[in-house]
Amino acid sequence: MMTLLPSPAAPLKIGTRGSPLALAQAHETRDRLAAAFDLPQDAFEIVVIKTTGDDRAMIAADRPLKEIGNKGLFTKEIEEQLLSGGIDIAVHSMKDMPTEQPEGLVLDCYLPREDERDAFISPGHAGLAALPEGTVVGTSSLRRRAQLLNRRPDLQVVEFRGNVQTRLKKLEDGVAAATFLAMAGLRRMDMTDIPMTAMSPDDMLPAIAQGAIGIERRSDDSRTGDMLAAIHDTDTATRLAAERTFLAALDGSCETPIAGLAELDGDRLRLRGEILAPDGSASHAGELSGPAADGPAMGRALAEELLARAGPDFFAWRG
Ligand SMILES: NCc1[nH]cc(CCC(=O)O)c1CC(=O)O
Repeated sequence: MMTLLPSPAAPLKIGTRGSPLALAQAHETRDRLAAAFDLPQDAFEIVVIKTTGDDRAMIAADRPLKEIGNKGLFTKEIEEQLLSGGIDIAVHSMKDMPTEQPEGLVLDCYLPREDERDAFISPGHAGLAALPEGTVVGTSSLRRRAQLLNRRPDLQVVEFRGNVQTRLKKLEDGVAAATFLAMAGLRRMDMTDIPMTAMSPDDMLPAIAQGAIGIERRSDDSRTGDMLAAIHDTDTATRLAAERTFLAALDGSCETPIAGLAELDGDRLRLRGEILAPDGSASHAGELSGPAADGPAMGRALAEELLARAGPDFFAWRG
C-alpha cells in the first residue's frame, strides 16, 4: 500500500488553471490529500495549464463568453492533459463544469462546499436595494444579469469579465458602481475584507454547484480514485446530485440563466430552482423537499415543473 502513494520522486500531478482562485483551489486539494495521507507537500506537483478561455488575446474583453462558444472553453486543455497522462487529477469549480464528462474521465470527488451565496460588492452602496435608479452594475454572468434585471429593471448591466482581481480593479476604476462575485471565491482567496454583503438565496439564488470544488481523474486510475475517496465530502455530493440533475434536465449550461440550490437538514433535502429569460422579463421559480436520497428525482421533477410553467417558447432564444 505505502509504495502506491505519491512521493517527491514520483509526485501526484495536480492540473489547474493559473488564476489566483484556481491556484487556491489546487492548493486546498493538495493540502487535504497531504493531510489525509501524511505526505509532504512535494509529494504533489501543481501543473498550471493555459486554456483557450484564458487566452485573452483570442477573446475581446467586452464580448460575452456565450457568443464565443463557451463549451469546454476552460476545461478542454486540462482534460486533454488528464487523458494523455500529463496530469493525474484536475481541480475544477463545479459550477463551470458540464453535467457530463468526456469518455475515460470521472468527476465524482467533491471537497466540502464553501459558502454557496453570491456577494454584492460595491465601494459606495450598502446593498442591491440601496442602488439609485439607473445605476451601472457589472457582471459577466447571464444568470446574475437576468436575476438583477428581473428584480430591478431600472438598472444598467454592463459586461464585466476577467478574474476576480480584474473585476475588482474595474470597480475601483468606476466602470461600474457594483458587481457580484461568489462568496466562495472571495473566502478561498482570503479577500473578505473588501466592501461586500452576502446575498440571501431568497433574493438571488446562486448558480448550480456554486462554491463546490470537484476533482476529475481518469476512470481507469484506481490508485488515484482510492486516494480521492479519502477527501470526498458526501453531503456536498448529495446536494450536487440534486442540483446537477435539475440542470441536466433543463439541458442547461453554465451560460444559461438557471439558478438552483439544494440544502440538507439531516436526511431531508430542500431543492430550490429558477429559470429566467436572459433580459429578466420573465422568471419561474419553485422548490421541492424530500428525503435526501431522492435528490436526483427531485431535480428532474422540479425541472419538469418549471419547464411546464414556462411553456415551450421560453427557451426559443437558445436557437
Ligand atoms: N465562472 C467563474 C467562476 N467559477 C467559480 C467561481 C467562484 C467559486 C465558486 O463558485 O466555486 C467563479 C467566479 C465568481 O462567480 O465569482
